[in-house]
Amino acid sequence: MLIRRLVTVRSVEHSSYCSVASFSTYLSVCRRRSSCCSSSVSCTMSYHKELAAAKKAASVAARLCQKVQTELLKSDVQSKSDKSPVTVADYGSQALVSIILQKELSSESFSLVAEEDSGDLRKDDAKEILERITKLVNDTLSSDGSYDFSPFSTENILASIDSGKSDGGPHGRHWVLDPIDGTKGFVRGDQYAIALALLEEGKVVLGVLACPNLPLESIAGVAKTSSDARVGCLFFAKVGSGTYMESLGGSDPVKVHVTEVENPEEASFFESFEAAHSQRDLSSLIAEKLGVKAPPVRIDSQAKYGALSRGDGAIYLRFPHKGYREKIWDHAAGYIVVTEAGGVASDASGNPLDFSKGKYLDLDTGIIVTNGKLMPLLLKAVQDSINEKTSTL
Ligand SMILES: Nc1ncnc2c1ncn2[C@@H]1O[C@H](COP(=O)(O)OS(=O)(=O)O)[C@@H](OP(=O)(O)O)[C@H]1O
Ligand SMILES: [Mg+2]
Ligand SMILES: [Mg+2]
Ligand SMILES: [Mg+2]
Repeated sequence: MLIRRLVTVRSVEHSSYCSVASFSTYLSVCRRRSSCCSSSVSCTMSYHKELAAAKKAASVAARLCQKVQTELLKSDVQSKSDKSPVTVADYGSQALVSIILQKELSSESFSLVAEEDSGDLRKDDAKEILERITKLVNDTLSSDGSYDFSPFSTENILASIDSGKSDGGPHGRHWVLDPIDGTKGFVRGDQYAIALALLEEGKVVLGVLACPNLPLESIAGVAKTSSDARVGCLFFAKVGSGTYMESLGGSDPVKVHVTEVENPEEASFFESFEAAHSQRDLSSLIAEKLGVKAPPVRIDSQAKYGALSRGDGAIYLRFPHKGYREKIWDHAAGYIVVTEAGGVASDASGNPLDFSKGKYLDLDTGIIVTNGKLMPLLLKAVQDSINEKTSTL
């Protein structure tokens, strides 16, 4: 028997997540308000069923990833043709999300644009790793206990990974999945995210970001997370309904909001942890022009969007090296999480991000994200910095 978990997203007007000290207070405020709240978001908005399915899929996949991360052995890392490390967790997470979405939304046609495919896993030397992934998926589903199912075979797992071969585009519904965003962070034992979004007619209408290693408290000004910090955040957003965060371990959701900082001198900015992923000289020029005083906060993956959505920092700068093409699964979930929290995201020319063009984002130069008040200043600093950098080449 399929047990569907009803996930009620309670409307918690005017509450926002601000600081270390206030998180527990917010949880209790939420509990108090939600118990007397007669109109829940879920009653009035569409995509309720899809959001519940996405939260379920990302949370279960996060459990699989956590298990693998703690047991990570060198032999789990395969080399793909692009030399990026791909672990059993990337494939396992993609298979699980695909299986759970299809179980939860069984009456609907299913289109998934996802990062991984089964090509490498179908090779003769991948038999052992495929068996390991299959066992991981079966064990994770079985310990979750929500579904009655006969164990999946290796062929089932390959098929579920390959159900992510859709190209997306401007028409219809497409799920967009990065089964582990920030694989390098994952392998290092740092930040990563399971990032799942839904596109409808080319627009992102919902997104879920599971960040198993992100502290529940703000990371603003924290150089290193203490070992007893509570970690594991699930961010979720639906178009027109705001952004919420709850603990991956289970808690009432709290509404989050980007920072209201207006003075760039008080702003801090996020960028990729991996130096190879961004032009750091350009980011530091932009920060200098803006008058940002704080050093960059470098964390892996779309956890940056999640942290930004709750005001841990004010700006995200992403300027890949020339020739790199951004993929929609690296931004779709993060984009709606931050924009529904009051953030603004654009390319370096101020154009909105367009998720309707297929697997790739068609961008000018880079991606910038901040609040509405800082965006005009940021955009000017970005354009001046790009011009200056180009003229000195
Ligand atoms: N050269 C280059 N430039 C820019 N971006 C790249 C590049 N190579 C990879 N990627 C993509 O970056 C994704 C990881 O996100 P971040 O760059 O934010 O995090 S990190 O610093 O790599 O940890 C990462 O996502 P995952 O592959 O899902 O980990 C990549 O899609
Ligand atoms: Mg990614
Ligand atoms: Mg990935
Ligand atoms: Mg990758």
